[in-house]
Amino acid sequence: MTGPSGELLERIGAARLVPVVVLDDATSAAPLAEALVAGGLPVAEVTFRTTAAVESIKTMSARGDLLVGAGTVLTAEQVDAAVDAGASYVVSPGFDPAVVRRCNERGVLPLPGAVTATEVQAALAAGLQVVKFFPAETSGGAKAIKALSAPFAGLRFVPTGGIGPANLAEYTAVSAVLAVGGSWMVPRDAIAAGDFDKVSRLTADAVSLVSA
Ligand SMILES: O=C[C@H](O)COP(=O)(O)O
Ligand SMILES: CC(=O)C(=O)O
Repeated sequence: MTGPSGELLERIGAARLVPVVVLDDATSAAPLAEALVAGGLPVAEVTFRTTAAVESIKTMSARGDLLVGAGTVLTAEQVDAAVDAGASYVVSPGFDPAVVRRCNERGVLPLPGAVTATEVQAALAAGLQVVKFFPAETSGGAKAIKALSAPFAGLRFVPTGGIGPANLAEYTAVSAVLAVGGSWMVPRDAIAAGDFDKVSRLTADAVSLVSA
């Protein structure tokens, strides 16, 4: 994939990790961004699971040194809200052609969920080369990604869901895995409690695991 999306995928691939963020208060966005940068991982998927998402994306993307995307995007309207706030990629739990179409219209990278061959073929038909493999652990994990990568040779996956330090290497060992997403680096309760030192530690630990 060439152009902005191709460059974006290269940056996500270079990071190897995508922190999946749930923010209950947009005032946490600035210190969270600092904590991620301090931990060596200037990447964040800010989920549309709370009303703080749009303001948080605005704050984090305004820095200019983070790769900020929106997560849990379920509608074309949410794509617009995410892109208007500064998101450069849009992640969804599943595959919705309307969401992918709107991402293409707005010029941002869609990263929809796909865990079956049928969903993967739908994503390929929509012109995608990378999908989010969600929920990863309960959908067969690294073995399932290996199996899917056989017939879909060029496709890359971003597994997310049930992944942490204990099983991260299972996924990063799979050549078709571009990066791994997860919330373990950015625990919702630690963010809400303002414990951003913990976020920096968890992020740095995760970076060391994928850099080893
Ligand atoms: O992508 C969003 C998932 O809910 C993250 O799953 P996790 O909390 O198991 O990392
Ligand atoms: C689960 C997921 O991919 C999301 O919330 O975007």
